[in-house]
Order: sequence, then C-alpha cells, then structure tokens
Amino acid sequence: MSIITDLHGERPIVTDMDAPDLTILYGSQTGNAEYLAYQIHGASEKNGDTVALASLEEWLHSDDRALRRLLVVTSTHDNGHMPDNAAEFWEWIQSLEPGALAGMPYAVLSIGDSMYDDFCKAGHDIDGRLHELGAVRVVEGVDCDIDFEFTATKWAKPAVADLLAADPWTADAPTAGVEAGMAESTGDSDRRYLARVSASQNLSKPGSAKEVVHYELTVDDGGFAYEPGDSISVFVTNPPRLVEEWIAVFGDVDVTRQDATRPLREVLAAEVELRLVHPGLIAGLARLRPDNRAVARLAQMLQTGDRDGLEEWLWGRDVLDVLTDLDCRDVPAEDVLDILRPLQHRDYSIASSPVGDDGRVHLTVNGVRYDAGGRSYAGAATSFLRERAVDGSPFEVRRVPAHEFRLPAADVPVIMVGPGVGVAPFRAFLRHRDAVGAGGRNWLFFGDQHRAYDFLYEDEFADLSRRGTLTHLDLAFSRDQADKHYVQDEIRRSADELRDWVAQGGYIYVCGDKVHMAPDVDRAFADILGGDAAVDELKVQGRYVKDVY
Ligand SMILES: Cc1cc2nc3c(=O)[nH]c(=O)nc-3n(C[C@H](O)[C@H](O)[C@H](O)COP(=O)(O)O)c2cc1C
Repeated sequence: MSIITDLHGERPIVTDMDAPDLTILYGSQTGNAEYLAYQIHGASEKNGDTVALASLEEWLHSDDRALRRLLVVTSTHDNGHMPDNAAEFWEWIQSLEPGALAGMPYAVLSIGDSMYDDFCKAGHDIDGRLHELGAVRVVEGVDCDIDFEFTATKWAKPAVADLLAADPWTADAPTAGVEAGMAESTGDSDRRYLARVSASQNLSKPGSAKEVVHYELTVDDGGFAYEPGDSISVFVTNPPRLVEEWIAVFGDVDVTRQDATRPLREVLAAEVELRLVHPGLIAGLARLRPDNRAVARLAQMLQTGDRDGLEEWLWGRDVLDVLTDLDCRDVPAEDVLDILRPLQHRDYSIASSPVGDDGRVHLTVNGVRYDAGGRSYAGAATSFLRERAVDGSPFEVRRVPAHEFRLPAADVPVIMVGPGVGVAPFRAFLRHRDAVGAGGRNWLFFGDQHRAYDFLYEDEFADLSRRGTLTHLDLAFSRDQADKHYVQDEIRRSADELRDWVAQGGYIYVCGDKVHMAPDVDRAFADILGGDAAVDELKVQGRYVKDVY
C-alpha cells in the first residue's frame, strides 16, 4: 500500500499496490516544491513504472513505508530551516543508526533562493544525512534558484531514469524513532484558525506611489497564540471579478478533479493560482498543445534555460493573459486546472504585540494594483483583505513561528533595520517591549520614498520616542532630495555609536527587500563592524538576523 496525495497535499489517496518503483517525497512550505514533485510524478509514471508521491511528513506517518528508490524534492525556509512538513522526517533520519539505509538508491532536488546565505540548506542537509546512513546517491543533487523550473526540468528527466535503472532496495525502512520525531514536533504547527478583519487604515497618504494598509485581525477560535517575530499565513481566495473573467471564457460548467465533480467557479475561487504565472505553465501547455508554435517557442526557452527571454514574455501577464495570448482558450477547463499551481497562501510579518494588543493580530500590507491592456489587476491578497474588511466575513489563517527572528533578553540593546513594510515586525518588537516594560535600548532605521506620504506609523513612533522606548529613530527618505539616500547611508553615518551598541551585546535585525536593501545593509554593517568575518560571527551567535523577501 502506498500513499499518493492530491495536488494540494491535503487528501492522501491510499492505493493498493506493491512497493512503488520510485517514491517521490516533498518538503514544501508555500507549494513550489510540492508543485514540482507533482510535475515530476506526472512525467515519471508515463513509462509504466509505479511512482508514489507524498509529503515527507505524510510518508513518515503512513502505515507502509516500503522504499525501493527515493527522490526527495524540498525547499528551504526561514533562513536555513526545513519546511514544516519536512521537519519530522529530518528529526527521524537524524535519529537513525549508521547504515540504517545502506544501499537505498536516492537523489535530492533542492529549491531555494540564492539571495539567502543558507541557499538550499534543507536539501543539502537531507542529502548529506541520507548519504551518512549508507543510502546510495545515484545522481548528484541539484540546487534550483527562484526560477527553479529551468534547472529542475533539465535535471529531473535523466535523474528519474537513472534512479529507476538502479537496483531496488529490498529492506524495509526502519520504524525506530518515528514516534520520537513526532514527539518533538509542535503538533499544532499546521492548525488553521478563523480570523476576521476588525479594523483597517490606509498608511500611505494621498500622493504616495504605494498603497500600504494596516489591518487588525481578530482570531475567532481560542488557543491562537503568537510571539513577536512570528508571521501569519492568510489563506486567500481569488478575486471574484477575476473568477468571472475565467467563467466568461470557460463557461459556468462543472469539472471533475480527483473523482469529485464540482462547479468550476468553486475550484477557480479557492484552489488554483490565477495571478502568479509560473514557467511550468508553459511546459504544461506544450504537452497539451504540441502543435501550437507560439507555445513551442516559449517551451524551447524553458528547455534551453533562456530565463530572461521567458521572464520578459511572462512579465505583467496573469494566467488568463497567457492562455489568451497563446491562443489556448479552447483547452478544456479540466486540462488547464491540471497545469495550474495550487493557490498560494500569503505570509505577513505580525506587526502587533501578543501582550499589548488584546490578542489582535496587526498586519502591514503592501497593495498590488495596476491597469494594463484593458484589464485591471489586483494582487490576490490586496483584494481579498479589502473585501474582508468591508464584509467582515471570516477566513483562515495559520501562525508561522519564527526560528531566530526573536527578541533577546529584555535588557539587551536591539538595532532594527526595516524600511517600507519591513518595519512590521519591528513595530511588534517595540510595542512588545513597551508593553512589558523591557529596559533594553531600541534603535530603528526606517526609510521609504517620501516623508510626506510614506512615513508608516509616524505618530506611533513619535509617541514611542517620547516614552523613551524608541531610543533612536533614524530616517532615510530616498526621494526627498536630489541624491538618493537610504538606510545603509544612515547606518554608515552612525558607525561609532552602532559599534558601541554591538560591543555591548546588541542584536541586529534586518527585514524587507532582499534584492537591493538587504545586501546593501549587509555591506554597510560589514564595513563599519570590521568586515564580513565580524558579521558572520554575529550571525553564528544569532545576533544578526534577517527576515527578507
Ligand atoms: C521566509 C522565507 C525564508 C527563506 N529562507 C530560505 C533560505 O534560507 N535558503 C533558501 O535557499 N531559500 C529560502 N527561501 C526561499 C524558498 O526556499 C523558495 O521561495 C522556495 O521556492 C519555496 O518553495 P516552497 O513553496 O516549496 O516552500 C525562503 C523563503 C521565505 C519566504
């Protein structure tokens, strides 16, 4: 008996069959690795081999864990950590005796983001540990960056063929330690709660290029708890207007997925990603429409690794645009649904204090909204939260606990760099330290485009400064003067005093844009603190922590 899950990993489908020829197990936080595993699974079964698919966690808890050959597909999360549904598997393989998996053929596909210091670390950790346990690495693992589909597509086909050609493992996976792994897990890390928007307020003022909104959520169920530094996942649905655009094309029909027949409208609203286009959509269309030359031209870019060309073409288009512009609106709805990714939840840093804010959860949300080519686009979360703020209807959320992004002891100085909506967790830190009367000093670096329109939480920070909680507030508004001025310039300007704070045990936190801001801020701290080695040493001590996206 083997476990196969549906695309969302939510409904394990248990099938009666002997041990599968290949078992594909994924660790995935936001659905990318899961999607990839699902695609590889679909392509692998074509040759008559039996291939099982499950999350690492589901497999660990299944009744029959027979393995013949193993392919692990995993992302890395929260600065070098396992995705939640890989954590117990990781605990388990760490608890096994040397040689426990001797001779088992395996390969690991890792996805991550090379902007992080711990690029693909979870995949490397699993790969290294399987090797230590005696498993046989049939194919060198591969590291895939944010455009993972390019690298993964090239790697997966020959890798699966090599794995299937390897002699199967005939022993049973050891059962020891599974319960220990379970005991260590938090148990409720996946629990979803119902929340409502109880208040909202525009933070960007008229004239701003941005649309930042402060939301306050009340969580209906008891038992929801969080700590400063945590984030929250909001399980959004797609905007009704967008769903209607799809219905106008595909009709108000019923569709059958995983043996259940439901209205297409329902599936479009809640289950599939309609906003964010992924390159795998092109690979899927190429399979469905082998004679379509426009699709073939783009699929060729995917195969040859021309990521710039493909990304340029995809830029600004949503999924419906892609189907329209590639003349694929006549593909049957069920086939289109099969090549869409599961609807992604949206994660936000919590901006409130569990002590000072009556159990409410505050979010600082950057809106996405624009018009192009006669269509209006709005980010799924932007319209979702706005609608919920108007009608008060409940929706699901899940706590995402921070690993290192935590306040130190109450008397330790804290340096926070959070321009734009990166300020959210620092508002939480400051409100928390204020509420509990922590004595440690607090220094915030904040910046954005214009002071007049973009100074988020200006009054609150002024108040926290007056009360003495906010010891220093350094501001960098980039477009208020001829020369651009950023938080890293403010950091350099205060080099001497920052060195003192760090010498006195201070912690540094950076939150926000990972592409430009975080590397520039890293450079500035390395320059003022004595080079990269000094920053690395702080990282090792957990005193230089980033939450960047
Ligand atoms: C909060 C956060 C932390 C992350 N940390 C890392 C990291 O330390 N190393 C890395 O390679 N990728 C990191 N990533 C990038 C993810 O691995 C990448 O987005 C991946 O595609 C997610 O796959 P998933 O949806 O299957 O979880 C991080 C992403 C987020 C949102």
